[in-house]
Amino acid sequence: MKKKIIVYERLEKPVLKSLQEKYDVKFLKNIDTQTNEEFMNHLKEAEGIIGLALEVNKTLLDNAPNLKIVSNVSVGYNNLDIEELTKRHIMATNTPDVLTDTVADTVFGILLAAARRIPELDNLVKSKQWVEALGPDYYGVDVHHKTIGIIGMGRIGQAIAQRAKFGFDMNILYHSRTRKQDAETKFDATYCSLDDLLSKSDFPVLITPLTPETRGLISKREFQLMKPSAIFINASRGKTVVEKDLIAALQTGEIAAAGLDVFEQEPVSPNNPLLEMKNVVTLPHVGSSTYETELKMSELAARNLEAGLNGEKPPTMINPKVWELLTK
Ligand SMILES: NC(=O)C1=CN([C@@H]2O[C@H](COP(=O)(O)OP(=O)(O)OC[C@H]3O[C@@H](n4cnc5c(N)ncnc54)[C@H](O)[C@@H]3O)[C@@H](O)[C@H]2O)C=CC1
Ligand SMILES: O=C(O)C(=O)CO
Repeated sequence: MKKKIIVYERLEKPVLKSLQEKYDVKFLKNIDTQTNEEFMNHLKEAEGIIGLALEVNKTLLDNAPNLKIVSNVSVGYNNLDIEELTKRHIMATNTPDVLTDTVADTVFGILLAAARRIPELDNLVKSKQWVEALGPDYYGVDVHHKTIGIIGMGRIGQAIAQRAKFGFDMNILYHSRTRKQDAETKFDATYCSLDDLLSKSDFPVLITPLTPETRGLISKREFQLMKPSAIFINASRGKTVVEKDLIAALQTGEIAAAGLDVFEQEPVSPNNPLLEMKNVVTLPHVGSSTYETELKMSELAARNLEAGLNGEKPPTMINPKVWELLTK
């Protein structure tokens, strides 16, 4: 008999098809996982779950007695209760590395768009206001040779630093949990406190995971520390920022502009004041969304899932301790 698995929301088609050939797959999207009966029924028998941003908590796990592995199709795993999964000897995996360069490209995309006011100018040209768009009212600011401040100098943070250094000859400040000597040497990056970074950067860029420590990391006080000319970029998770404080900082001119790929609530509420601001560039959480990278993420997530179900060690485990416990 084929093993039962749940595919939740996004998985690239060829990968889904290949899993459907080998497993008894229930594919679900746009459902309320707290109440959906079909989901609950499949959960009881499922040995694996693969998908994007499914909230895997104690309640869900109480209803999933046969679960062996949860394979996230993302590198961020703030949607998973890792402690609870580990306690129950359930493997958890994510998709690091394969998306790093793409997300760094996206960060530079929104940074350049905000600094050079690309969406605003695009709108003017398309609404036949070419002449009005010329002149100082619509000048942007330079990116090259300015100071970028990277908060979270991990895989993606370093790919951003590489672009900043070798593409734009920028001065690089960074703040992270630990110092990264490698990055300091390679990119001429300078480690500093979060406060120093915020007060000295032209472009503070947030790219940490969402954890209890980073939840609300950037709020009123932090915006007050930023330069009035600062363009703030967030590609981490919406909840690393207190969004009402970001809105206030933009409204009062405490900072100049923002580029946002992530929001406190996703999809973003149509009433969110950020959507009305010309100095805010928005994306619908598509940092890694290119054909090439989404496919690589799906493939890696499927490799993780299949390894776990076949009793092999998944390549990119979040909780390797479970593997040790299972093979002891
Ligand atoms: N917008 C999007 O589509 C995407 C967003 N992401 C977000 O980016 C995050 C980072 O991904 P990677 O670079 O691959 O992870 P990583 O684990 O390689 O790097 C994270 C870095 O953040 C640092 N960090 C953690 N807590 C911190 C704190 N309290 N203060 C300062 N620094 C702290 C860590 O030391 C580490 O250097 C993901 O967890 C995810 O939330 C990732 C991919 C796509
Ligand atoms: O990988 C992640 O963490 C994302 O946000 C989506 O790619």
